[in-house]
Amino acid sequence: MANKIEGLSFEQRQGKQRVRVARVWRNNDGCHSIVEWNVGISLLSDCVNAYTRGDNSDLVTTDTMKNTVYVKAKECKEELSVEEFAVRLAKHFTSLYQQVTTAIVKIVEKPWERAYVDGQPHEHGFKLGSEKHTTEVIFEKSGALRLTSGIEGLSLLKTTKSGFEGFIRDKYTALPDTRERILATEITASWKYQYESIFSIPQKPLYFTERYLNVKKALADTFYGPPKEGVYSPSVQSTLFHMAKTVLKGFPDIAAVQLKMPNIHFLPVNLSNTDNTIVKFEDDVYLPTDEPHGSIEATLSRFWSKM
Ligand SMILES: O=c1[nH]c(=O)c2[nH]c(=O)[nH]c2[nH]1
Repeated sequence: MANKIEGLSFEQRQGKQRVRVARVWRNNDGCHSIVEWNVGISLLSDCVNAYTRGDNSDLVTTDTMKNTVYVKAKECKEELSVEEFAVRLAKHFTSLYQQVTTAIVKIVEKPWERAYVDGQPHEHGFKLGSEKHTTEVIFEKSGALRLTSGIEGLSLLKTTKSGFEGFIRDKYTALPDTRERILATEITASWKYQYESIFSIPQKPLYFTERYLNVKKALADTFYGPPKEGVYSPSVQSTLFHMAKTVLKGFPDIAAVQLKMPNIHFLPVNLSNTDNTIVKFEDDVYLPTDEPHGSIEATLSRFWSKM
């Protein structure tokens, strides 16, 4: 929202970032659950006088925003998805404060997973997993909603059924064609739900948590292919496209999906001195590198939707 001030255009927002909160639910059966969230809040509001006149009377303090995270976490009497919590927060800011026109809430969930002891789920023991569940909610006073979920740091690798050949070859090209290499990536994914108002959001408890787990599974299953024979990948680009298509085909309430898939190279190791070969590469010894890495990103959307 731009304001016109003294013939100039002015845009502003304020919020609180990196508000960390953990919430434990102690169920009657003795089983506990926990979530740990890192919350970022950004409010668009009519408070230009704070900038231009030193008049703070329209400001929601960022300290209040931080406190609100703890109040709302306290109010959640039942376990809920990170998306649902973000929606509740965003709704709170736009409905309580006349000045606030839009709330943008981003949350990263730390992957605490239930521990298993002797094959049994532990009632109150947890272990940190790897990839993180993320969400972004943009909620307007009018009721308009944009809901995005995602995954950060999903590291996948396969030791075969990957190649890269037939690319542009010129005097700068050193890369040989191959039909046998390791394919490794650390995926950042985000997907936009089609829900455009809070009234259209499914009310089923933990709906978005289940969706997150299913999207993650669909991405990984498509990357690997079936357990015995796998599936051949002619490029990261092709695998990325298949993964994105699987998400849109499998989940009708997802309108668009963005995938960032760095190509993390595993270089063949060949070592020799002037007399001898020390190590001859036979698809067995690799040098893993993350610097430099290929960067391959794409967004696939249904026709009517944007990310
Ligand atoms: O799957 C790949 N895509 C590329 O665009 C690329 N570029 C490169 O050097 N190796 C690869 N691999």
